[in-house]
Amino acid sequence: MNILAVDPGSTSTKIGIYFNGKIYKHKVEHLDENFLKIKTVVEQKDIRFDNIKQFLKDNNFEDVNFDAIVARGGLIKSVEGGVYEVNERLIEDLKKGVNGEHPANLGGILAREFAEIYNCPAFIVDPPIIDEMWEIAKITGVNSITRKSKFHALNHKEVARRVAKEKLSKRYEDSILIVAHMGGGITIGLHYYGKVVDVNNGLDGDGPFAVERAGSLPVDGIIEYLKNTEMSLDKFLKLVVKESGIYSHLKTKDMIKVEDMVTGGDNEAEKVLDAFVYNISKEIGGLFAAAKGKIDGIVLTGGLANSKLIVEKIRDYVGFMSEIYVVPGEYEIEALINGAIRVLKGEENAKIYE
Ligand SMILES: Nc1ncnc2c1ncn2[C@@H]1O[C@H](COP(=O)(O)OP(=O)(O)OP(=O)(O)O)[C@@H](O)[C@H]1O
Ligand SMILES: CCCC(=O)O
Repeated sequence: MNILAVDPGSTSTKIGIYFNGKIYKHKVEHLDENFLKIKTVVEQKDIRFDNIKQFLKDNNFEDVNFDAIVARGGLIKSVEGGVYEVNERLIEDLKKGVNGEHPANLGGILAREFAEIYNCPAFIVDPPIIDEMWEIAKITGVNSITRKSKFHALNHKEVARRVAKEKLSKRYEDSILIVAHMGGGITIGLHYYGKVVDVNNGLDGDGPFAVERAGSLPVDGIIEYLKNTEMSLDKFLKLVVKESGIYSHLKTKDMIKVEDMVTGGDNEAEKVLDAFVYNISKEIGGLFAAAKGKIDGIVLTGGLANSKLIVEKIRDYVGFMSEIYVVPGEYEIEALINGAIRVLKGEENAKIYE
């Protein structure tokens, strides 16, 4: 069984090949000025397509008979978790970005193009828009405004499954875990017997502030800011997603640099980092209450889980609640490949996106 996995992120395209029972992984960084100048995600497609083709060619995978192409899904309509076949309707919604713009919207589109070349099916797995939230968690104080489920679903689910199996010797479906994915964005969710029943929307101003995201903001502050700057709503939304958080205070998105600033005695950096950790811990605490204090563990994952300083500061706040499992980085490529294998082996049916 041979599988090509494609995982487009904001600053990179991750590629995975499952061949002869082994996984080969590669990351193409998109940090050059010209790439960053490209205005829309859809306009990045050809560059990312060429990068994947080049990788296949350079590593002698070009002539492999792929059985499936699998990709990270994007901001389509809300769906339940699982593996979805890439169909016309899915492609249309990814192109339109019906629930917002995100690099993951290119996943299904690229998968379909490679599936045409290799004459095999294309799938997406656990898109960031999967919605398993409790009704109660969606209700806000304004009748027509509801909370939405937009999060790092792919990594959340894979890491939670691994912790349940390897550390708790339980099935994911029998466990209660709080998972904090801490990367460029931060999403913290309560995994309750196999469903993510409450989670902050990592994109649109909800939850703790992140490396580049604003998180929840006070409404009066937003109104005053918009009045003072006369900024358009579109521009404001971009600011909230790409140019806020740690970046807004310290002008870097590199947390290794922030740590260096803190250890070098920069008081401002230390204050901001402490606020960062405080907000993450408060979000975990909120979900601990939502689970009525009965959890099997807290899982810290994403790039920032590599940081001993951040992990220890979070532990100081929430360590009393339960065991903390640290799973640095992400398992998105593995999650994609495992999803495709389950379908190809007939262990799971691919769902149809409608
Ligand atoms: N050892 C480390 N110590 C501190 N910070 C680290 C370390 N390794 C990575 N980081 C930080 O992690 C962040 C990137 O995390 P990650 O790679 O998970 O983000 P991403 O994939 O771009 O975004 P997302 O996870 O939201 O999709 C950067 O700020 C990076 O500096
Ligand atoms: C909505 C997908 C996760 C994120 O980037 O915050």
